Amino acid sequence: MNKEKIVFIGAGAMAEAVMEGMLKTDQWQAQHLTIKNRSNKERLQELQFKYGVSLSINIKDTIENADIIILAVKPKDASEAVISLQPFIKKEQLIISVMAGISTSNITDWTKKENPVIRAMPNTSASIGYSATALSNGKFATDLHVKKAFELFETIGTVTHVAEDKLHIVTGLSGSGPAYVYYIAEAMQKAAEELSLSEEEARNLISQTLLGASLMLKTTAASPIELRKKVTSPGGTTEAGIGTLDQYKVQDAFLACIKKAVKRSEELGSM
Ligand SMILES: NC(=O)C1=CN([C@@H]2O[C@H](COP(=O)(O)OP(=O)(O)OC[C@H]3O[C@@H](n4cnc5c(N)ncnc54)[C@H](O)[C@@H]3O)[C@@H](O)[C@H]2O)C=CC1
Ligand SMILES: O=C(O)[C@@H]1CCC=N1
Repeated sequence: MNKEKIVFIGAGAMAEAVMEGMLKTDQWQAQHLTIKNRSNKERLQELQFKYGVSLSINIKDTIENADIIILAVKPKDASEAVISLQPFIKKEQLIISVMAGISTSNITDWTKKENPVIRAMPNTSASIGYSATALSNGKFATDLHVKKAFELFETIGTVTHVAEDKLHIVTGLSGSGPAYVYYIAEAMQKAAEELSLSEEEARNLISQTLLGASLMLKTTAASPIELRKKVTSPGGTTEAGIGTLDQYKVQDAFLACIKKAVKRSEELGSM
């Protein structure tokens, strides 16, 4: 059981996904988690009701008492949020940022202290313990801080350490990644319903197909191409279907999509 006091700055979708995933394990307790939003009392009360976490009444006390500060505001709100906390932050406090694009040195520039900063990029599957998180350490973070961040994010999925300059790629790939998969699911669902399967029949078949394919990737050594070839009988249905995807250049579209998302992460960091 972890006893560190954690405060989430920003109580949006990502903070909730991380919090929900943490509280589904027996390693964290709601009494150790506090949330702070810029406004929106209803949202804070909703999260308090759902998870039993505390609300920050006095930001000075909340920050001074925290062991770990998790920054989960939008990149555009990052500087204002950190600068407002700056007077209360102690230099030994671990700061974990899940914000797209924002560098660890941006954060210590705003705290004006040599805080250990870990920049992490989880995804929303954190809420059920299946995030693919990558993280890197800022220059004041030691191996112990990295270990602490690994322990935290390992409770909500897998964790990979990467060099900080690779985090833009991670953001465009696996940070945004669940949305690409939902986009495919959405297209499959539309097709199935247009072809007259019921919504429920389609959803069951699609979700299990995605889960099975994902587990094949995860649990076998076969590459995606090898796995695809096993499904594709010469002259069969898959070949006909994939041929159509190729006509529409869907793989090129994915390359362009991920490159655009990576570029956007870079832009968010330099705004
Ligand atoms: N949604 C996702 O799938 C992922 C999001 N992220 C990152 O997480 C961060 C948050 O994203 P979301 O949760 O999707 O956004 P969101 O818009 O749902 O939540 C952000 C929250 O921050 C609050 N906020 C803004 N300024 C504040 C301040 N000064 N002090 C305290 N709270 C403040 C807002 O009221 C809002 O509730 C972003 O930086 C994003 O790049 C990272 C990985 C995945
Ligand atoms: O769309 C975004 O900017 C955030 C970062 C990764 C996923 N969602």
